[in-house]
Amino acid sequence: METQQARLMDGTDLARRITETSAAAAEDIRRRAEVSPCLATVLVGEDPASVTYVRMKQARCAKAGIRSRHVPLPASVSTSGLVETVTALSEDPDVHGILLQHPVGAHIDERAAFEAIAPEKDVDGVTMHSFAAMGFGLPGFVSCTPGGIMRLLDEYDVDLTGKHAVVVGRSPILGKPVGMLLLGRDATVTYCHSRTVGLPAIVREADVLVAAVGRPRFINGADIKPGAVVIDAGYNPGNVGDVDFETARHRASLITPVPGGVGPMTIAVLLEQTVDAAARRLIRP
Ligand SMILES: Nc1nc(=O)c2c([nH]1)NC[C@@H]1CN(c3ccc(C(=O)N[C@@H](CCC(=O)O)C(=O)O)cc3)C=[N+]21
Repeated sequence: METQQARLMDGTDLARRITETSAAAAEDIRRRAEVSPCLATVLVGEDPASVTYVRMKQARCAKAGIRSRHVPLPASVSTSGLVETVTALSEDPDVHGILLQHPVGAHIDERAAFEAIAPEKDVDGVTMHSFAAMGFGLPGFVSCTPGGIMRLLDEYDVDLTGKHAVVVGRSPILGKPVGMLLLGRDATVTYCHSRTVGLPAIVREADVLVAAVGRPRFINGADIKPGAVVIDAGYNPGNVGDVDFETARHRASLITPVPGGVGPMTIAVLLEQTVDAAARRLIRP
């Protein structure tokens, strides 16, 4: 067992600095154009975790001088009802960004609901438009958690070129896009997931590991390659990550804590892209 202690990747501090910059940019937009950047938050149902996340996003908006407009919908809302609501926000000139909190309930076609977000308001990076732009390496809004992860890697000067990055998880707004962003930075990417056969052996080869399966302590610390960079994007009940942190920290060189790692970065990127969406509207209304 290695006795080194990994350096912690402080997402709270970096998110605070990014949000300070966003607050200044929001203030600038208000002064120059008398327009207040506004994020609409759409929440279907009252799942306690989702309620908490959306409140955190609104609170962080308020701190940055970004207005938020909350749109709560009953859990029973239909796909067409939700699409109608999101479409109205897409057409509302006072709204610059739209966040539709995932998940929306199994009876709803979530993809159809996401696609009702106008591309220029997709500050959460969840539409096909944003995904394709990211895939082609074109400018556009990135999915917030993957975007936050890349910012953290850059902040800690993690060299990705030629490195083996292993992504555990393949969800459309986290695992899949983060692998594509890493590939875009010349990493060699392996995707794994909950049903991968022989996962530990693959994890042991990772120079950079991104855990995004949504299963508490799914990644065994003993499988971390000594010196690896470990990004824990898991958000499980009770603020437990997808990585067995206490073991992993003795093998990794850099590791994100949970809480205080990836989570705050997700929100920082959401706010930054909201201000960016408002600024772009000024240039090209
Ligand atoms: N359309 C959509 N976009 C999302 O970005 C999205 C989503 N749906 N659905 C749910 C997940 C989850 N998510 C988190 C955001 C912040 C923290 C966060 O800041 N967590 C704190 C701790 C929170 C606490 O103290 O309870 C931390 O890690 O330090 C966690 C999780 C965004 N998500």
